[in-house]
Amino acid sequence: MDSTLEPLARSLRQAPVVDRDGYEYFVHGVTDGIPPVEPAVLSAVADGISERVDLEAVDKIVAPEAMGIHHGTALSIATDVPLVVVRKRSYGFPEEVAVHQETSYGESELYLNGVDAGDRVLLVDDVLSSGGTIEAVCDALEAVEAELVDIVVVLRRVDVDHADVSRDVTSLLDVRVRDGKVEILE
Ligand SMILES: O=P(O)(O)OC[C@H]1O[C@H](OP(=O)(O)OP(=O)(O)O)[C@H](O)[C@@H]1O
Ligand SMILES: Nc1ncnc2[nH]cnc12
Repeated sequence: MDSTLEPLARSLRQAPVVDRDGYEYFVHGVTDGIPPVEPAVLSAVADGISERVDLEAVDKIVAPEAMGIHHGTALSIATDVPLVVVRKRSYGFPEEVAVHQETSYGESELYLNGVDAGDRVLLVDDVLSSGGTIEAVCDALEAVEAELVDIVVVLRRVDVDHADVSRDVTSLLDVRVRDGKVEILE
């Protein structure tokens, strides 16, 4: 593992795991905003993403509400690339694209505004679980004819089936829940 990600890995191993209708959901600053996330961890995430993507080839960072926002923000500040947030609220703009998001434990509508045809986009999120969120946002980006350069998540859950994810997704860490604890795959 990249040594700059060690503090993230350490804190993940201590994350509480709660039951969400049968889904083992870990609670961590990266994925939930609580417990408090250390600035050094946010910086390490932004650096880790920057190292894996050619940001020169990116016009806009796109991050879904809510837990993609702090990672997209840290990355935007570090790279000077503008940030677009995919919202769970409609603005009614004529160019708005609505897609349906289904996660491992819930569903919602997502609304994309602010991405234009030909924009080169980096999609960033906190965690890949079922992949429903990534798929929905990719569909929206396709609808506006954006160019998807890369998809990066901080954490990929390897203990949840995301066989339906049709795109390559890069993760900083691969994780699973075992015996009520988060394990990091090396
Ligand atoms: O791979 P999936 O099964 O789609 O799960 C991953 C998504 O689930 C969470 O979002 P959620 O919409 O639950 O809420 P939040 O970000 O608003 O907390 C998380 O932030 C990811 O976006
Ligand atoms: N906070 C979280 N913990 C575990 N799995 C998740 N999937 C989406 N959000 C998650």
